[in-house]
Amino acid sequence: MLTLPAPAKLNLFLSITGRRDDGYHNLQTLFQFVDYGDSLAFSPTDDGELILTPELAGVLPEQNLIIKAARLLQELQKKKTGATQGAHIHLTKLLPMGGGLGGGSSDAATTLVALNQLWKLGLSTDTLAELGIALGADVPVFIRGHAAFAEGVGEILTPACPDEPWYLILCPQLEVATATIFNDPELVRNSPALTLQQWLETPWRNDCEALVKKRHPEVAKLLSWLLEYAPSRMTGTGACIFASFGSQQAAEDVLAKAPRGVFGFVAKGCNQSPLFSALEKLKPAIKRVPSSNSTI
Ligand SMILES: C[C@](O)(CO)[C@H](O)COP(=O)(O)OP(=O)(O)OC[C@H]1O[C@@H](n2ccc(N)nc2=O)[C@H](O)[C@@H]1O
Ligand SMILES: Nc1ncnc2c1ncn2[C@@H]1O[C@H](COP(=O)(O)OP(=O)(O)OP(=O)(O)O)[C@@H](O)[C@H]1O
Repeated sequence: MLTLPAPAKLNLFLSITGRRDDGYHNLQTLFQFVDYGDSLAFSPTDDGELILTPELAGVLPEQNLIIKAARLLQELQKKKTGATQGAHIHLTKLLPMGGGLGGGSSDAATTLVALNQLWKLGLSTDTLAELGIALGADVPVFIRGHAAFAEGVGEILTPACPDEPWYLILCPQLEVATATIFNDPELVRNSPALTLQQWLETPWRNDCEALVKKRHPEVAKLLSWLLEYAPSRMTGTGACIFASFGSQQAAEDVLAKAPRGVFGFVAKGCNQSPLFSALEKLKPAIKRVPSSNSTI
């Protein structure tokens, strides 16, 4: 059995620079991982069956990004060898869904990386990232495993090394559907594209934040509360918000005062994904197939 983390990501800034003909949006964002997230345990089988436990409330197994990721690999394997392997996958879900923390994408990425190893498929990181983009715009960064400045729909990645502070992440009790925010007529979608250097000299913001606050007053209220303690922003299309602190204790102190009923956690920013830190600890048992470039 192989147990691996599927960490959360934060969008340290998020700017929407245009809408493409296929309806997707071009954006610029700085992705960083945190050392908190879901965990997946994989046991390979020879019978071709994929079994995921427990089921996620409200998500049919065939719609679960974990099963979708595994099926993509099975299709490739079938084409290559005519055979398919299976797996029992146990998911420990800690990340709220629809929170902007990328939990579904991270689960999918961990599945691609883990089953590539366990089924001995030998696919490169580039190939896994290409497969991943079909599952979600956020999957490639989780496959590559390094903090990155992202452009395009999120797949053109330039590795970056932002500070790695302690974060307090607060999650209002609501799910924000990413597609609903991107389809909202009031979304700001004409921000100028900047270079990473320009971003480093510009105050960071999230272009979805004003709209999400307007549509979901609970997010506006919690953000006003957190802003009393530290500069704070929303991640992705929400609903979660975050603030950075110089120490774990400082972040814990604010969490202890959080309004009742709000789920929150303190986590360390990581420029290397905890998924790859875990894989490195398993070396030499497991080796990562090197990538040739950083696009997708
Ligand atoms: C907003 C971010 O969280 C920033 O990291 C991501 O770009 C969202 O990535 P994701 O959740 O993996 O999103 P996907 O599952 O690919 O897309 C969900 C829906 O969001 C919209 N979408 C998503 C990404 C993007 N660059 N433009 C879009 O317009 C599309 O309507 C799409 O149908
Ligand atoms: N393994 C999974 N974990 C979470 N959600 C999943 C999973 N598989 C499918 N989904 C579907 O994906 C939707 C978005 O889930 P997710 O937790 O990734 O949202 P998010 O954190 O807002 O993502 P992002 O920041 O990438 O927009 C869920 O509402 C759910 O219907």
